Amino acid sequence: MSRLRTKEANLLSKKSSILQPGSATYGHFRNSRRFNPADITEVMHIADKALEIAIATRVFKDRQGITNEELEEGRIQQNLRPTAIGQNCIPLPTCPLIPDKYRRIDGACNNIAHPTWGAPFTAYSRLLPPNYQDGIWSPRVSVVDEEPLPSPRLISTTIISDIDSPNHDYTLLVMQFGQFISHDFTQSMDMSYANGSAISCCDLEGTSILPPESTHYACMPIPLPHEDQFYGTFKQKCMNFVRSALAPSHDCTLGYSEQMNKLTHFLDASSVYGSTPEQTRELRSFHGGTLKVFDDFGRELLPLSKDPLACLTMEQGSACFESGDTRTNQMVTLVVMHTLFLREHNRLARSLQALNPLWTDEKLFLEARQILIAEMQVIIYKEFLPTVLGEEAIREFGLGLGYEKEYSLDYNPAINPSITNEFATAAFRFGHSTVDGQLRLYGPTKMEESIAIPEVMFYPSRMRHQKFLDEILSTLTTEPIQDVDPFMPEALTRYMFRGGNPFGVDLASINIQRGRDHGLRSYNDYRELTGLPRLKDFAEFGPEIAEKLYKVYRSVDDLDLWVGGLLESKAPGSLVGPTFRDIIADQFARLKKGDRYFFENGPSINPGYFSPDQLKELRKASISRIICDNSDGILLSRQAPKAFRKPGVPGNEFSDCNGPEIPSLDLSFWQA
Ligand code: HEM
Ligand SMILES: [Ca+2]
Repeated sequence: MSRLRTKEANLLSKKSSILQPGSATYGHFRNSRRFNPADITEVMHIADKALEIAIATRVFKDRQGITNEELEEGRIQQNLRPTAIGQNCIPLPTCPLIPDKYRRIDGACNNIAHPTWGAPFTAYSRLLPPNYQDGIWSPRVSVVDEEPLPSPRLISTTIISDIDSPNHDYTLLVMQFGQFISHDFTQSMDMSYANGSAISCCDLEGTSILPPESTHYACMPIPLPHEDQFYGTFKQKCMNFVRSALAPSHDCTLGYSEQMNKLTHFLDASSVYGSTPEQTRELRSFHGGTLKVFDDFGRELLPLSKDPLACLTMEQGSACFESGDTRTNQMVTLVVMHTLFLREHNRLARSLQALNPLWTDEKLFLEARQILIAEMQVIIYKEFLPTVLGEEAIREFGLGLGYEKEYSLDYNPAINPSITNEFATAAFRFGHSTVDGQLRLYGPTKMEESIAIPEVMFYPSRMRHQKFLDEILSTLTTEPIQDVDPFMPEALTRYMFRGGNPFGVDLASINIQRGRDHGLRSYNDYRELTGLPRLKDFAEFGPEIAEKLYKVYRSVDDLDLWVGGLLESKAPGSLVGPTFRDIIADQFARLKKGDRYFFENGPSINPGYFSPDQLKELRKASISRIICDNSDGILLSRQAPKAFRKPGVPGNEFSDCNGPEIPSLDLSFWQA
């Protein structure tokens, strides 16, 4: 460890080993990082401790002659707590004897027997043990000869192309809501220097990978092939990639490395409120239970960020926002989602105050938060998941909500709610294929503007135009989503986070590399886990795809999970193939059944249970209602009741926001 530290200190003195603001790859770093020194120190402190445990595991493995298989099977049951290195494990929170009425901001103490489950800065769980070359942290290698796997960029250019493939049954809102909720439950972070500087693994010009003596231990740069038709034009040979921060295992034992989730794993609107009490404090106004806003001539927007590096520019007239999640400014449509839910919180707080004038700021905040979380859970389980997974998966995995006033009996304290690595690092990234590279804005008769999305990445200033929020909401609720397939816009595979540069970074390459960084096994192992026969031949994906796959992969057992998942044909009634479907359904089952505070749980489970009358109201929540209640009402007064589905067709006609088709929740049941 001290050798690593000495080298790190040396690298810090070399300009080429530190990533400089301004490049596209800095945008990628910006994406995973909060520019708050306390936050960085906390993350890197825990990550360092986990790295020490990884090094201890290496020493122990060598001394005791432990095999990779033994590591994979988790057979070293060496409890570290009584040893010196035990201080490196996650400290156990002290939980009150009687559980809190409201879920804690940091998610801890939800499960009495496992109080760290679901808390931020803890490890992802896994569906299958990882595949690391050394059993501990080195990335997976080919099954053919233990040589490195093909370059992610070669896979990306061979398999992924930019073809328009709209799915007219669903709206683009499914994509944007999907990204928004993913920021509630998962954020891994690139490792950084202890002072928060970003690590660079390529030379300053991107024309070569840094030599080993100049390379940080967290580097895993993506080599760009000679013949790359795009990056070749710019003489680029290296795309920066820094490995994710690690976290100690929950059970405090030696073993393979686990990556850290920076957020509360639960569905608790932590993207609105933050995942730590400090973040929440920064976001609250401490008046009437509301959250802080930026009042832009009467329109409530998210509070402005004070961090000069959070967006591309902070010039006069621009805007850059703060919320409970650090990725908010990444896409302007994501800012729109955050704005809707911020406004919803404040709307609820004000309504509750009108009903209960004696309630304190604290009480109003907690009650509004509790209602908002429930609304979000209803929208996810009642509207979003049936769209993405199909009714069959909803039944099979028990994801359906109860009716009217009934409580759920699904809570099971043996279920670990933690986000699985396979879900965060591959399956839920299906969404990257659903992104449209253009945001088309329509006037009353014709399209008025088409915005290329790289123009609005980390540049959300349009939010300040009076009509923009309504315009973009109408785009999101009427434009079709892109289908889940091996197609992605060049906006994501060539130009992501380009800022003012001629080229950006490739999200497809990054997804593939991240899977290897996190030790995900090859696609076939998960296919088998979900009950499908192992793939014997790429021909099963059809001759055209098979030919491409054989060009890059030397064995079917090398195929990366994210790639294999995108290539599958859709499961019945689902937007995704069966492997992704099952990984996603499993995750949402954990988030429902392993969360004591899930809104449907009754008094025997949930100390903050809703009354039967309140439950009945909450179950009316819909994403259309959220839009109706929180848009600016300039252009939007009519809305299709099922906003994730094609609008203007029988059963989903445009309806008046004040009409019965889009029911409102009667908050009078919250009058004390
Ligand atoms: C404009 C749209 C989007 C952009 C620019 C974007 C960009 C990114 C980036 C840069 C990362 C980090 C990659 C890494 O370093 O490993 C990421 C991660 C991720 N994205 Fe997206 N994304 C978009 C939309 C979506 C959608 C629609 C979904 C799901 C429906 C989604 C789900 C995820 C998930 C689950 C992760 C992993 C987060 C983590 O665990 O750190 N993204 N995305
Ligand atoms: Ca959360």
